[in-house]
Amino acid sequence: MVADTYDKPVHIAVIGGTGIHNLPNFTHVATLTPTTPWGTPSSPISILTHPSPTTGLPIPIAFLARHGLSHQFAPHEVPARANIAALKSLGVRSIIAFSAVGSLQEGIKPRDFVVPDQIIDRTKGIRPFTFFEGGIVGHVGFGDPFDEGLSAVVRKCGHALEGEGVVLHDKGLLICMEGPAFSTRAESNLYRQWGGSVINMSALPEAKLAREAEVGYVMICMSTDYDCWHATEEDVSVALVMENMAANAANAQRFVGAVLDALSSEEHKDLVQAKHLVGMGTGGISTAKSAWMPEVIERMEYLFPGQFKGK
Ligand SMILES: CSC[C@H]1O[C@H](OP(=O)(O)O)[C@H](O)[C@@H]1O
Ligand SMILES: Nc1ncnc2[nH]cnc12
Repeated sequence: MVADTYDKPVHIAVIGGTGIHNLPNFTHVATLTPTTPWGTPSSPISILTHPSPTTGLPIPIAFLARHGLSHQFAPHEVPARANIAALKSLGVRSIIAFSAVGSLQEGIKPRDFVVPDQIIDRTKGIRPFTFFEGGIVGHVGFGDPFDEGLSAVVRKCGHALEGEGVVLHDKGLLICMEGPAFSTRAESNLYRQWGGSVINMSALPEAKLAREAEVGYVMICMSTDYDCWHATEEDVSVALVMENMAANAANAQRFVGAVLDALSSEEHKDLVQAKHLVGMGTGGISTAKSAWMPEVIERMEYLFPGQFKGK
């Protein structure tokens, strides 16, 4: 019987993208449906457990399907603020996000994995993209958009699976475009000139919102196609994305599982709890306390418990 509440904090979350709708080797203990000041998340949040590699005790993981359980949210419709806020409210401090991406480089072959270290925002400003608005102004640093500590753990796990079917590129420039139509050939070639490695439609505003909420965020990208720039390879299509995703799903699941195992060890406790990000979001708030309206306090308190009410 799966519960509808879970009373312990959950520090790690996986946001599953196209083709990753669950983590089959984990024990499903609860399904939660939180509501946030920014609405409801794109899917119920599953709490899954797996044994800690160091203590053997069950470690909980939160799993959220980015596009919904039936893939009903287009990239520009994903309620990213509700997703990040809901995860944070459960105690989540580290997010492992998964994404199907197009490759912009010959050397990044379909089914290869990439852990990007940089991103260029090509969304068009139509997605709600910040928690800091409507009476509260805040600016966070985003020079390194992906959490370096989490990325190091992910890279190590990926390399450990090399030879077992996983090919991993340690770094990459991710272009996050506005969809839902794929790029034109001219755009694809422009992104290649910019030095782009891979392209998706989902990393933003997700990564920015995680930073504002003081949550560590890393993205594991799996290449599914060569977008539309390649002279001899097939142009991207949903069928091609799904075909490569399905063909490599077992590797993707093993990769994510290995990362969760590694992050569940005592060694990574501080990293997972994002101690290094404490104050990153709240420290960038420029609005005077005397001007905080009650509804602003309510919203901020949801995101940063104990830091706004009565302060
Ligand atoms: C189905 S192809 C385009 C779609 O795939 C990627 O989704 P996700 O990042 O959630 O894996 C890409 O970003 C687009 O949303
Ligand atoms: N070529 C592509 N462009 C944007 N998002 C993608 N997701 C998978 N392939 C993609």
